Amino acid sequence: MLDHSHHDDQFLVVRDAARHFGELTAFARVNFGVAAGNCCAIIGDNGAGKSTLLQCVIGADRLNAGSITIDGADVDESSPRFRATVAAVVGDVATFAHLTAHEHLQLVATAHGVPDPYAIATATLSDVGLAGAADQLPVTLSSGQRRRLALASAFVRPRRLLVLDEPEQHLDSAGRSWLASALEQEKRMGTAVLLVSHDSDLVAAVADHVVEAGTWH
Ligand SMILES: Nc1ncnc2c1ncn2[C@@H]1O[C@H](COP(=O)(O)OP(=O)(O)OP(=O)(O)O)[C@@H](O)[C@H]1O
Repeated sequence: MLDHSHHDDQFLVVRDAARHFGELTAFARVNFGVAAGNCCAIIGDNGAGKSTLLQCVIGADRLNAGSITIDGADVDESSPRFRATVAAVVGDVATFAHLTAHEHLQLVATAHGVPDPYAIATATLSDVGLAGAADQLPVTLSSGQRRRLALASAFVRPRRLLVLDEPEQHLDSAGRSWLASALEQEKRMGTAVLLVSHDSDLVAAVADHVVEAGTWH
């Protein structure tokens, strides 16, 4: 595995990270970094520990050894600074049954203190190809449309690190092209992107470096 962690300019730094579940090692001796404006893709087999690592990066799980720092600070999901820095789409994103797609995005934008939540919700729905579904409730969306809404919820937040677990899931080919261009745009804005993906086209299109999960054990 390439080791990028020795650079001082890394926004996200993972050092000697390990996570065990009893006898099972999800990953160990993981070292890498992601600089602002760069995308790191983690690839590897099912069960190789990729999602578990992302959970540790976003503070939903904890390492048994090693460290993860974001902009020089330890992971702390309860700190306002962390909330304003890290936007993640991992696993199934929870939705409120009674809120429309547009209202969901307004809610997220409002929660993060974004100016003009109504306007950013409208613009982002259009960006993700959901303008026509703005007034629909989550239950009436297709799985691909739900995935687009989940991604949109990350794009209405302030963020300097974007963490995505298999964002290509459920997307059609137009959706995957949109995703690749959206991630390119994120990089241009200076966001560091950490991506787990099984889509080699997406990885080839957007990743500046690739971490191979299979080499962790
Ligand atoms: N909470 C947990 N308790 C026990 N074992 C767990 C837990 N979470 C994950 N594991 C185990 O850790 C290993 C890594 O799982 P993980 O979901 O991180 O893999 P992955 O690389 O994301 O796989 P996939 O490509 O299928 O999404 C698996 O063997 C899994 O069973």
